[in-house]
Parts: sequence; C-alpha cells; structure tokens
Amino acid sequence: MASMMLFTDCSSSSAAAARLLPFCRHQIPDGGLVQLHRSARLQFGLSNPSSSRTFVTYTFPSPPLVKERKEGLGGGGCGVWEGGREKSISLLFIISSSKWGILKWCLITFTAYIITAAAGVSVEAAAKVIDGKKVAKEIRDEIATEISKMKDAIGVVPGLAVILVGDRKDSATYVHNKKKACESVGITSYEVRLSEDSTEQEVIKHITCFNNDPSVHGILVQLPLPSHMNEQNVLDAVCIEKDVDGFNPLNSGRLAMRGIEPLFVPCTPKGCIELLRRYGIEIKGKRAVVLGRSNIVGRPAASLLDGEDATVTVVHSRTQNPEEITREADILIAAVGRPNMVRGSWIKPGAVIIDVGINAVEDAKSPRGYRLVGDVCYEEASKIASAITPVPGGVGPMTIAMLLSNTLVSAKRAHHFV
Ligand SMILES: Nc1nc2c(c(=O)[nH]1)N[C@@H](CN(C=O)c1ccc(C(=O)N[C@@H](CCC(=O)O)C(=O)O)cc1)CN2
Repeated sequence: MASMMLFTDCSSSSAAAARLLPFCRHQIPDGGLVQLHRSARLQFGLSNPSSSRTFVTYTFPSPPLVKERKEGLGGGGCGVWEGGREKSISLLFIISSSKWGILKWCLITFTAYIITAAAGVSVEAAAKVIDGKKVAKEIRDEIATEISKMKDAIGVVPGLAVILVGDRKDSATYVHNKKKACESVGITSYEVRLSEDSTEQEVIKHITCFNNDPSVHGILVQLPLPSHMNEQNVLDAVCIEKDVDGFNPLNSGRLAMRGIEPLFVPCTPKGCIELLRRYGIEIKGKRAVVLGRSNIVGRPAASLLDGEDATVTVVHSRTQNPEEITREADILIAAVGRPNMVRGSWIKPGAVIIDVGINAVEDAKSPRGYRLVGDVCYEEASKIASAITPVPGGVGPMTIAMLLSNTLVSAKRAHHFV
C-alpha cells in the first residue's frame, strides 16, 4: 500500500510572510480508517488567536477510496476557527485515485499555501503534543512486566518507603498517587506520615530505620518539608543505595561530573529526557536552554542534557536578556514555577518545549476553582514550537513513572538481578 510523507519548508520565520511549518505526516494505512489531519492554520494578521477568526486548511486521504485500497488519494479542506473553537469545516476538493494522485495532492496543497502567502497571511502549525500520560503508562506496563519476571525468578518484589511530613494537600495527593502507582506495578509501598511540628530528628530516625530494612529498596521524603527543618540534613540521611529521588549530594555530585554515573537520577529531569528519547527527538549537538536552577529539576536537567552532548545554557532570575537567550534554544526545559512566563516571542520556531511547571491559577469556571498551567504559555508556544508537553499530562506523570523505574533498578541492583 502506498505510503507518503509530506513536509514543507520551515525556514522562514517572519510573521508577516507565510511561514511554512512541517506538515503533518500523511500515511495511507492499509485499508484502515483514516484520521483527519489538521495540517496548518492560516491566520490573518497578528491578532490574538483566541479572539481571531482563523482559516485552517486540511489535507487528508479520502476514506472511501482508501477502503478500495487505491493509491494516490487525497483531499483538501478549509475550516473556520473563531474564539479558539472550530466553527465549520468545508470540503474543497477530493482527488480521486490515479497514477498521479499523490502528485496532484501535493500540487493542490502547495498551491493553497502559495495563495495564502500571496494574500499576506501567516501560516502556523500546531506543535506535536508530547503525551507524558501515555508514555508514563507504557513505562508502568514495562516495569510491571519486569517486576513479575523478577518475582518469578528470585521471589523478590521491590519496596518503596515514602515519608510525608505536614499537611500540604498537594504533597498528600502526590504521595497518594505514588502509592497507587506502586500498587499498579507490583511494588510494595511503605508510608510514614508525620505531623507538621515533628522534628528533623524524628524524620531522620524513620529514614535510618528504612535504610536498615532489606525489604525497602527505595526511600523518599516528600518535598517540601516544613520550614523549621533543614532539608539538606534530612536528604543526607538517605543512604545512596536507596536514594531513588537522587537528591543525596553524592548522587547529585556524581551526576554533575563527567564520566561518572550516579546511582540514581532525579525523577523529573530523568522523565524530561525520557520523553525526548521516546519521541525520537535528537539532543546531541542541539542548543538547550534550561530555565531555573533548582537542585530538584534545573541543575540535574542541565547536567543530563550536557551528558547527552547538547550545548546547555541555564537561565535564572538574575540572567540578563532571558528572552533573547531562550529564543536560541532548540530544546527548552522550563522549570521556574511561574505561570505562563514563557511567551510565544521567547520561542525559536520549531523548538521542542518541555514544560515542568505545574502552577495553579484561579479559574472560577473550573469545579476546583483553579486550573493547572505550565511555565510556558501553551496557547502561544504550541503555534511556534514543533513539539510541546502539556500541563497537566506532560512531565508530571513521568515523575512518578521514573520513581518506579528507579525503585526497580535499586531492587535489581541489591539482589544482583539482571
Ligand atoms: N521527594 C520529592 N518531592 C517532590 C518531587 C519529587 O520528585 N520528589 N516532585 C514534586 C512533586 N511530585 C512528586 O513528588 C509530582 C508533581 C506532579 C505530578 C503530576 O503527575 N502532576 C499532574 C497534575 C496533578 C494534578 O492534577 O494535581 C500532571 O502534571 O499531569 C506528579 C508528581 C515536588 N516534590
């Protein structure tokens, strides 16, 4: 069966001129159902997309003809978007099957773009969505399979101990989700909950106990800790062999060094790299910018990107011209905790955006009274980037998947199981 990939040039970035970003890939499947692809958005002027009227072109193989297993099928259409919603779609043409079908399809589609360009409109494409929820599920399935093999072979299942101090609702939710994720893959979880006014010594006492328990292969202390505690003292107490969060300074130090491997890599940055890997996004030789320099995300993310041979710049609160530097990034990891800080104008056309921020913003329309947004203005960025993680459903689920992965690695290492 014929299969066709169609790409347009994405070299021009002038907003006034037509910008031809990558077309979606069209593959004529083997007689199966064909999905409609929104190939590009043709937007008049430079007005706010959520309030403007937008024309969208579509190209797609024609389903009835595909069923007949004929080659060279295609079509084109036009849709009208208003206020961020699709209002109508009208079919303009369908190319019937013929020897020259594919060629005709290309010609008509390119002609549509040229007409659009001549009319002085800008052409925008929607970025590919990097689906962290889906990838996290795939990883959990892989982990479950490995755990079941390990149990069958040596009768051992991994164990994860979680310590939660205080009454933060978000922390309680994350701990609950970690426990559920453990159950789903066959990891035994142990939980200690301590009151807000507990002492550092009490927390360390529990850590020591888990350090000495052979059925526990991973220990994590949910962060942030209450402000009266010294976080570093607590994290130092987790023995490096069970430090599945990778926050012990010995693991962080090893990660920062060239040619030396840490025992564990912190879960969120590891999840970012895994998303890039699973989506086939090349890192080597690319310019990467990391926004934020926290010990949990920014610093380890920069080390990991550097380890993958990217050229890395870290942008932080004291950086001059952050926008200009960010605009150089082929790969952008944003981890600053400031809602929608990165606007469309900060992004290089075709860049890959990994948004680590999870920020609650008031939203009277939402049943919770708030909604979650990232550090990147998704609405704007998704029109300029080539791929982007959503919030929620992007990096967040990967954090937990990587925790499960680290716990499995730890158990395998402890029992010399390969
Ligand atoms: N000891 C640690 N503490 C903290 C870590 C960590 O890795 N280790 N990271 C964050 C919190 N965190 C895990 O602990 C975490 C945050 C968010 C998500 C997640 O899946 N988010 C969802 C949205 C969830 C929602 O609706 O509220 C998403 O982004 O889709 C998982 C884990 C700080 N503390």
